[in-house]
Amino acid sequence: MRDTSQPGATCPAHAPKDHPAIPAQKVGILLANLGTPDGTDYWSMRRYLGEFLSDKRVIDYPAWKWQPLLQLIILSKRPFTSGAAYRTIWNTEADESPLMTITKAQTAAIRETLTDQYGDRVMVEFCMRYGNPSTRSKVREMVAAGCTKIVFFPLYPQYAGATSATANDQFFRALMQEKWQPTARIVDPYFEHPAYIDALAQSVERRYADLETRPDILVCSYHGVPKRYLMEGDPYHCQCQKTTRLLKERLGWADTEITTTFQSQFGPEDWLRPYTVDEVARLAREDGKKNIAVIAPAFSADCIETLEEINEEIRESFEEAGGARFTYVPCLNDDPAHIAALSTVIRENLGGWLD
Ligand SMILES: C=CC1=C(C)c2cc3[nH]c(cc4nc(cc5[nH]c(cc1n2)c(C)c5CCC(=O)O)C(CCC(=O)O)=C4C)c(C)c3C=C
Ligand SMILES: [Fe+2]
Ligand SMILES: [Fe+2]
Repeated sequence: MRDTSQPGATCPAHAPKDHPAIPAQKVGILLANLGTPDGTDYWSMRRYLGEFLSDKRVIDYPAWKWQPLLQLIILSKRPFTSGAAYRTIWNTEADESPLMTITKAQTAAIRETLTDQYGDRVMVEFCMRYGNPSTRSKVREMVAAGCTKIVFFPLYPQYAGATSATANDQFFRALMQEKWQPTARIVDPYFEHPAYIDALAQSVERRYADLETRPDILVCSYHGVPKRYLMEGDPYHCQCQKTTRLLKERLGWADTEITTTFQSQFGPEDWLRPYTVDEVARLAREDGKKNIAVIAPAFSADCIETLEEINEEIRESFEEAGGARFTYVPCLNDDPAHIAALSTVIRENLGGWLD
């Protein structure tokens, strides 16, 4: 009997001329990040923010209440203010946002690492939850290229409904469109993975080694979510606290040398506290911490929230409160230790698939 599982083989039940050749079977590694606008103009920003802020996993108000407010008020103003903020950090050479540039670099580096080990049996791509390239288009591309198995990897170290879960939802929706659905695995949050903690610690040590005077405290600023989400069971807050503790332990520091804060609150609800923007001012004014460093462990890549919010707005709040030295520790981006950590997490999720 002919073995039809071989690449290029045809099934004996069909005349060979009618039968498409079976492509080589591959494992797809699909990295996922949040998404970013295609441009900084009003309509690009409106499209991006409209899709993002209409997601029930991000803002869970009933549509009849939220959509009129979103469409008529928020989306008539925010595309201008956010567009202006994006213009201050835009990668003008490539005409794309830093999040896009960095995600491309991370994907290329992980692809190189994994193809060195597995050859063309793996296919590594990235997709975005909002905007381009869409999750659907990348799942389609992987299936068409012969991926019968996919490892889906949301690039958020800490799980949040507003990020990891909605990325997974979109992946499941994409799978639902496939006639011959690949087998799928979802990578767990990696907030406590030793390789991730080690990459964070190395980045702090490297940054500190460049400084004339050691900062009084390292502020770990995580993206916030409404406090209600925590009360309803979202593990994000606890995972952030644990990342900070493990980082502190890995660095061998005292409790007083590191702290956890939350940034980017949006709308009228109470969000996770303390708010970074207030806490850095309080540290300068009340605790006499005039020399601080800030790191953003929830972001796998620098983006508007780090380059503009932390390095511009939050820095300004600290300096206005009397702070003297503000050091931003960049995200892990395509740092080799980060690429090695992410590749390790992927390998752990390939168990049995490429043996
Ligand atoms: C309105 C509610 C929001 C929640 C909840 C939220 C959670 C959340 N977001 C990230 C990571 C990123 N957010 C980014 C941008 C961004 N986030 C919100 C709102 C919420 N985020 C808005 C409106 C925006 C757009 C920018 C702006 O208008 O202020 C980005 C950056 C994208 C980029 O292009 O650079 C990231 C990354 C996490 C990790 C998180 C919860 C854990
Ligand atoms: Fe956000
Ligand atoms: Fe907690």
